[in-house]
Amino acid sequence: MSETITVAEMRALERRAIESGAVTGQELMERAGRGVVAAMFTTWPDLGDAERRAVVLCGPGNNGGDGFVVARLLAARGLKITTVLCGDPARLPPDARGNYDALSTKISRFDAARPFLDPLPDIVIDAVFGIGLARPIEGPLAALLKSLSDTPQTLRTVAIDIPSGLDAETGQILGHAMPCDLTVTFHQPKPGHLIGEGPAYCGKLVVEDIGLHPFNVPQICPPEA
Ligand SMILES: NC(=O)C1=CN([C@@H]2O[C@H](COP(=O)(O)OP(=O)(O)OC[C@H]3O[C@@H](n4cnc5c(N)ncnc54)[C@H](O)[C@@H]3O)[C@@H](O)[C@H]2O)[C@@H](O)CC1
Ligand SMILES: [K+]
Repeated sequence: MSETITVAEMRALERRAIESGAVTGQELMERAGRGVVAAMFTTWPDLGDAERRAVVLCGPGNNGGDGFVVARLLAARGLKITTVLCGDPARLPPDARGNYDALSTKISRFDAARPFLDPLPDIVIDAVFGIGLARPIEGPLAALLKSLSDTPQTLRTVAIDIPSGLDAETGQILGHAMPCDLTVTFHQPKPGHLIGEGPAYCGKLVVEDIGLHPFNVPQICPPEA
């Protein structure tokens, strides 16, 4: 497993790549979504069988944006998709908003009634929070993650970038998190994938390359003024 990269280093790397003009945030998000879908089909080749149903839970940030990309790509491969936005569309960051708008299928708004889990789908994709988790998850979202943690083993669970509620630096759970069968992260693992509760909650960890390696140059600190 390649060495880890901190959240701050990952954000700086993405920023360098985007500022170089070589890639846009939108393209990085598309590559992330493609990587998640590829890892899902490698893990479960039967996903392409008829009548597979997936629920994609999308949060208010760019992790949710990855979720919209995954929802679109899975629908194109014949899965029956229910996409749920746990947040306000008007507050989505630009890259995520672009993919929200591009998603032709209906997007449900999250409410505690959770009609989308009855009947239980074949797979749930957790795109609620990624490396932007800033505080313990509380309220209806925590209740949702908890109820998903109590579902029968038959339900397949996938985390985009990191299981929501797992701190990407410390591997501690902030509030609640859903243990996942598969976690697909980007470029390099974050420390929280490998320490604390990380291994137990991530399940099988796949690291997808989204084309950032050329920008992974150590930053020479400017000489002390
Ligand atoms: N261009 C990019 O920046 C890329 C970002 N990517 C994805 O973007 C993610 C990072 O996106 P963001 O920085 O938007 O962060 P997140 O999408 O992880 O979440 C940030 C949002 O969640 C809210 N939030 C944080 N903790 C909360 C809590 N406990 N309760 C309620 N709301 C909470 C924040 O206010 C913010 O609106 C990555 O994990 C990855 O999945 C990838 O698509 C790669 C490219
Ligand atoms: K997530």
